[in-house]
Amino acid sequence: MVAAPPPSPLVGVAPLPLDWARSTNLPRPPIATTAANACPPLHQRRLQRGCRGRWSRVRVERGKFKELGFSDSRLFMGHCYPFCPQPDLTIGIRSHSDYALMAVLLQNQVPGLQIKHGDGWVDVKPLRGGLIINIGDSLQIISNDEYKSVEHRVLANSSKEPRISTVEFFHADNRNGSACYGPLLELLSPEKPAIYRNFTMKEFLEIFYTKGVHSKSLVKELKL
Ligand SMILES: O=C(O)CCC(=O)C(=O)O
Ligand SMILES: [Fe+2]
Repeated sequence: MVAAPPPSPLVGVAPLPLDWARSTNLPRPPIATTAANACPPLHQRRLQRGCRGRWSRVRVERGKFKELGFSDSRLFMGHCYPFCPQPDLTIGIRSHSDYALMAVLLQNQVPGLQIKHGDGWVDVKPLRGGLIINIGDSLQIISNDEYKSVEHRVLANSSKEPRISTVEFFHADNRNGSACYGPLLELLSPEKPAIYRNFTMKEFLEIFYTKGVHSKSLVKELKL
């Protein structure tokens, strides 16, 4: 039996199934210092190009995601995975997909992040200054499955050095509003009917907080 890591005053805002990790929401830094902007200008341009290309694949007009409010609200989280003496008996963060539209992740040199591929897990090897862009459940739903949110997890850290990561989530701001989200109408056709029902952000977050975060629970819940 492995004892839990020592208690910490840091409390995460989301019901992430935290195991051998300490997580907190961090004060949102000015846009110029966030992960996406902290990388060298060349990488920033590549990131912008990459994102533009990706959005254009779902054939929605430019600025659509901004109009929907999906870039207004950002949540900035920090995770620390302390050394775990018996990493095979526990996990850093259990398998989940992010509820946001997209998440930008920056990790230090200590490995542990894995993404699900088929029935297996693939290591995401740390690359100095590299940013990991995760597609979240919101994008899977509004793109009507053109994009699939990625299931990922973090192994318990067997290295003496702590594993540190920061994640910036881009999601809709309309937490209490009645604005309805769902598969974008311009992506639907008789051949491609909606796979998901419409939802308000309030409802989305209620599901998130009651079901918890594990293995694409939000996507499953909103499927027609
Ligand atoms: O620490 C990591 O690399 C992943 C964190 C994560 O998956 C999350 O905050 O949703
Ligand atoms: Fe995540």
